[in-house]
Amino acid sequence: MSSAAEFLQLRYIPYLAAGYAIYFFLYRVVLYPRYFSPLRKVPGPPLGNPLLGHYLTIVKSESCIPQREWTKAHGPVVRMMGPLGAERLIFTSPEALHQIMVKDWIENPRPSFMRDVLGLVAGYGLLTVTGDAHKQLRRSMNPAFSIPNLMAQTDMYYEPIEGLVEILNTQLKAEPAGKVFTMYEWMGKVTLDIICETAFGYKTDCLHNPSNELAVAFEQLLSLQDGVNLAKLVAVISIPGAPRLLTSDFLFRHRAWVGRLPVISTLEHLIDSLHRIRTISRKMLREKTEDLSVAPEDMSTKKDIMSLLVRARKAELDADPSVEAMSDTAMVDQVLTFLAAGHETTATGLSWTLWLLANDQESQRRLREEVTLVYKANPRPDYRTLKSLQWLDCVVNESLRVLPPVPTTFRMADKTDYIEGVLVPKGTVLNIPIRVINTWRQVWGEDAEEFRPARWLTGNLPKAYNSTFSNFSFIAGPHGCIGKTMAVSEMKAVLLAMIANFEFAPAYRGQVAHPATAITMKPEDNMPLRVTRVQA
Ligand code: HEM
Repeated sequence: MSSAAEFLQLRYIPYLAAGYAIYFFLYRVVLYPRYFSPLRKVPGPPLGNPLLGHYLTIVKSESCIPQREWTKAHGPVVRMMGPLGAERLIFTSPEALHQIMVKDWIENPRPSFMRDVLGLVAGYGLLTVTGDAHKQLRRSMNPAFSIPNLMAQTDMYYEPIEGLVEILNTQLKAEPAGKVFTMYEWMGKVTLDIICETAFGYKTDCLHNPSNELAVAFEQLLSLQDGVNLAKLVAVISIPGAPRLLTSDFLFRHRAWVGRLPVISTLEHLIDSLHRIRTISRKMLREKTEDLSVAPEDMSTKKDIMSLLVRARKAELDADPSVEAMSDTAMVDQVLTFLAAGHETTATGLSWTLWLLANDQESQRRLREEVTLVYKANPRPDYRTLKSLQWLDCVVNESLRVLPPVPTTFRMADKTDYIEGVLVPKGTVLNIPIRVINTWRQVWGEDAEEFRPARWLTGNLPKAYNSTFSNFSFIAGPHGCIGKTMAVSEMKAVLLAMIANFEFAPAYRGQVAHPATAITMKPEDNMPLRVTRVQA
């Protein structure tokens, strides 16, 4: 080809690019969703801003409130719009949830933006793999979450819990009228101490040592959690290679540059905290592996998740040295997943439970009556005792129902298929709004959004209640939360000690809840509550 012809072709590139941009905007963004999409007849709110759809409404509102309004107005399947004409479907009925999350879970994996965000902050582990790789990984993790192992772990909760009781008691000694504590911070510290011990067998004691490296790194990471930062992060990691770059040593060394960039300067703190968390996790893994080589009999008494994984890997290699066992990096990722997935969720659940009890003094009084006798007999009740307390169970179920720590999740249709009578094209993002599902009026009645623990008492559950799909806080199916039983048991152990020792009330008149719109629905104001000592 002559150089003149080449020149002519190059000249057209900007025109072609501009033509494609105009086509894309006019057809994909404006015309397609309005006139051609097979989803155009699915009910939903007006399409909104063509560039951003309902994106801004969602990130700027309290988590799941727009979705709740839309499903109230349009029914259990709703079409909404993402940015640039991307259609999304909201599904809420048990039939649809069964198909998406249980029956066809492999055809409806987590979308890549969600896997990238979770992989970045919580490690490339159970939260990011799917299909056969997930089945295999989950099989190797299940023993760590078996009931016998959880029973053996329960005692590990109590040192941090007793530390917290002691700290609050000390600070309240000279305060007969009580004092305001930001309870989310304290719940974050106690659950971090507990998960570090149960996941790594590592004592952080960040309750007494607020400058603990891991605690500081997590605090920094969690302070970045809000809808706007999440939206920026999703945009950045959609650039190919960005997720790996963000955890690289190179970017860590040059993070100050990132801090100087407009709009995404907060990434500097993200890179910093992720690097610190990974470094500490690697150190803990190294110590575990050395432990294993020197004291095998001691290791068999260790019940933390990492010891179990290290032992399982060694057994696998001993049986067949040619086997491809999990690498150290993969192992760190697995444990990082438990640390991230198990710490903040439980802290958020506990904070909202205290908030709900602070606003329902009768339920709080009844809970105190139930737990005080148990606590006085033994301040370290075992797994079975925690499970047997009826009102405590009602309170935890109801709190997780009305204010679920993970308020929403997503899947992506990997093949074109009918879901609840709607032909869903391959590539459509499916939104599963957990908070909306949990407060569905057709199941829970007119007071569905209110905290009423008594609805969980035997015989009180509504006729339409479905034990798998009506309270969806831990979702269901092969990706259902592996830590569900552990989280519930841990929440009960913390609440029992809190309610037996302290009374909780709102911090000030007219206080309202501020649930954040992020991966977890943490209280944006860190949940100030007035705490007083229970009179003996
Ligand atoms: C109240 C506390 C908790 C809540 C509300 C919660 C909620 C959830 C939800 C909704 C999912 C599904 C996410 C999705 O696929 O979209 C999930 C998955 C997961 N959770 Fe939890 N979680 C809690 C505590 C824990 C704890 C304590 C651990 C571990 C120590 C844990 C570990 C995990 C893991 C590893 C997954 C991924 C499971 C898989 O895909 O196989 N979670 N959790």
